[in-house]
Amino acid sequence: MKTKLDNPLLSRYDRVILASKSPRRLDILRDHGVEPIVKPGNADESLPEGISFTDAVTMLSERKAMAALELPDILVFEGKSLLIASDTIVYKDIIMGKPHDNEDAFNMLASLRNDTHYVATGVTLIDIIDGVPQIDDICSFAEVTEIICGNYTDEDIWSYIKAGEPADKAGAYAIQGGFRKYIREFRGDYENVVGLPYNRIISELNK
Ligand SMILES: Cc1cn([C@H]2C[C@H](O)[C@@H](COP(=O)(O)OP(=O)(O)OP(=O)(O)O)O2)c(=O)[nH]c1=O
Repeated sequence: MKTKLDNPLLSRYDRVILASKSPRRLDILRDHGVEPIVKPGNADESLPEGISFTDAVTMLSERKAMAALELPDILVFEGKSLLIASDTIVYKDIIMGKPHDNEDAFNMLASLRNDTHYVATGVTLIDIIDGVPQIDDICSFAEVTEIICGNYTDEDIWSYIKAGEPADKAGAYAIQGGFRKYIREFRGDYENVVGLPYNRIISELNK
């Protein structure tokens, strides 16, 4: 029988706080046996001109973590908590977040066709001990997965958009959903594409 001690997060922390409203991130933690408390903050997601895609996701994950620390009651806890915040973007020539509308989604998906692009997820981890965030000990990183898309027609794109999946996904697609059939190959961590590189989080905590 598996116990709390077998889980690298639950053996170290009394609670895990997920600073995200993404159901995918929650599912990934649950798949690994972690039931976090969910506390999304309200972070500014604008980016400075010319920033690299890896710096962008790292910066946004830090902002999301800091915004969550502002939430009422988040620090009211005796024991050790781990706060996890993250941000995912798609990069091919430009940084692609979530599409603003259907036309934006179409342009993103058309630009990814038959070519290689990158998905980066930035993660910020903050220990909170007896209500005190260990700000001098923050861990932030970006994990990158390479994706090679196959061919698809404009009609394929429109029917995918009409099915409703692109709206809340970076790059306007979900590898875990209907877009999987258009992905020829990926190199790197799959969960990173879905929004949370769990294995990298564990290896960073082990350092
Ligand atoms: C590329 C890709 C992204 N995504 C999702 C993961 C993220 O939820 C979303 C990118 O948006 P984010 O801004 O990273 O996150 P979010 O707004 O969903 O949640 P929060 O800011 O509260 O943490 O795209 C997939 O689900 N599948 C994919 O294949």
